[in-house]
Amino acid sequence: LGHPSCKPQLGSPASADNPLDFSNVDTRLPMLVYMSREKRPGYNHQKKAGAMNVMLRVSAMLSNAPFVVNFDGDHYINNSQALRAPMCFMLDPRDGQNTAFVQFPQRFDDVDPTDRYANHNRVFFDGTMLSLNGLQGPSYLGTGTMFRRVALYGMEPPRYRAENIKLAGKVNEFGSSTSFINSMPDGAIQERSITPVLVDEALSNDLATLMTCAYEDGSSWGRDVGWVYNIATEDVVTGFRMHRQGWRSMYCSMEPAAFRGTAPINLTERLYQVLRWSGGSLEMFFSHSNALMAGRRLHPLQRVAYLNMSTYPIVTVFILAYNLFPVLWLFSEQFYIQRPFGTYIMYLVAVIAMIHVIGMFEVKWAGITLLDWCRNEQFYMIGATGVYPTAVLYMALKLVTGKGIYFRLTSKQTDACSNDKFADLYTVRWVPLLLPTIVVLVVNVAAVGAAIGKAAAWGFFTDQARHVLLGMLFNVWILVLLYPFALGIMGKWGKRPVILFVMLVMAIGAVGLVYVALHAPYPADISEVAASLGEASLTGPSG
Ligand SMILES: O=c1ccn([C@@H]2O[C@H](COP(=O)(O)OP(=O)(O)O[C@H]3O[C@H](CO)[C@@H](O)[C@H](O)[C@H]3O)[C@@H](O)[C@H]2O)c(=O)[nH]1
Ligand SMILES: [Mn+2]
Repeated sequence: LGHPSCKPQLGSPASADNPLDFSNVDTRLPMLVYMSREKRPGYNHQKKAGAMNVMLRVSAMLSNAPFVVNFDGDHYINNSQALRAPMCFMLDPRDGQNTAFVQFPQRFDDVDPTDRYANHNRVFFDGTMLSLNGLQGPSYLGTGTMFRRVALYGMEPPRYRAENIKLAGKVNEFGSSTSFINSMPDGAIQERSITPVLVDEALSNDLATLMTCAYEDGSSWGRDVGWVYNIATEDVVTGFRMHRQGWRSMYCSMEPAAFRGTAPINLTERLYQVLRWSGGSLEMFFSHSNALMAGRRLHPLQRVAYLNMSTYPIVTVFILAYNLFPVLWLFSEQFYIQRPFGTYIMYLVAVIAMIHVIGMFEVKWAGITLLDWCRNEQFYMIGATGVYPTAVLYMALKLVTGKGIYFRLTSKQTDACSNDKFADLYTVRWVPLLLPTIVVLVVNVAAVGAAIGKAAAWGFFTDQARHVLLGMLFNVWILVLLYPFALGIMGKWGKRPVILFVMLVMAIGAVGLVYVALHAPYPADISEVAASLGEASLTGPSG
């Protein structure tokens, strides 16, 4: 291809067939460069982070634009203003200079209408990320992001930078290409006009060198420079490095959405995606990117936010225990509600109500629907029962054996092979990851059956029966939260939720009957049972 001239090429004026006037518009295509970086056995290609770092270096030799937009291979630009809007934040005279990146929310196409697996993640994007704007800004989410180039180079924000960028002694940090290092000061000047470069042999050679695996040997790429390596979620840590240096970021949301992409609507794929994120979060906690080790430039509450982002899978071990708790009272005559029942329930209801009232306000402020919020609650419980404990297990293994986690790419919807747009939603791929949640489902269905059986055995209007049935509410609540999961593992049958309800009623009835058959006390024993119940040390749920 011949190189385009630097002279603008104006389009044709409006005519009968073409009502648009292009006589004042430069119609040359912007420069488009396709790259294939070197991959070599013995070198970890570092997936997306490796690809981004090569692009960062190569683009420095081509346009060296001070701002860089990044979006995933499965995302696209959906709004022609998407590149202009973040510039308002970058060039803002108030704190634009210190803004390292502008993050858009992720929006998705072809998610099923009721968003069964919370793919839209609206609470996270429109609630959590937006609210971080009040601190140091949202975390970097991997796609739909505009960066300031020098922030990616690991430079300090102007607020903390004594003078202009010093390059002496930086050779080891950035690799050996002098042309790349010489390009760096220009990459910081945001008013610079960009002229197309002439790709001659010398430049081609430079570019080829910058794309090799060996280029990064002994440099800081992948740690203090560029996207961060050796972690399943390079995005959060890369953003974290900037925040800890004192940069801020900005959340930017627009209608129609600036960027859109695809999301996995298959249950197994979705769980694997969440496994990668939660595994990556834990890896972050046990790495040099631990938020506790960041310096004073990290806002105190931002530090708390990052700590939460990197430890949440650990917390859910307790939730799993809570969900399995009914096992205790399936096999023993213990209640699992603390007595005095009334006072305990009162505190519990008050605390839960407060959490949910706050949730409602946040949902309202964020402008999202109640359904988004319900899906968020449900998917949290689904993740908490199977995925997060698995992530914790992986992390423990990694700490002991030193072997990293292998994470697969999120596989994309395969709508082409079916008339049904949401075919993926009804495909079940059985994997061990589904097991813990299935066990929780079974235990809680059985607990509901046993509760009804116990109540029936004692007579429905006794005090004991009342306690047992109230205790059952906890099991029912877990079942409500796991409802999307139950539909998911039913595959095609999940298209008719009625079947699930019939099966549920049958299972509960069966357990109830079995309980009554096995445990129905003889009339003479009733007083004895009641007495022992009165003494039983009563246990409470821990969740
Ligand atoms: O070897 C690889 C693997 C991935 N990619 C890119 O990385 C993107 C993200 O991978 P994907 O499988 O789509 O994962 P998702 O779970 O959809 O991605 C989310 O989570 C990732 C972190 O786990 C972030 O990097 C992404 O930006 C974010 O959208 C892909 O679209 C590709 O563009 C590469 O360039 N090379
Ligand atoms: Mn993706």
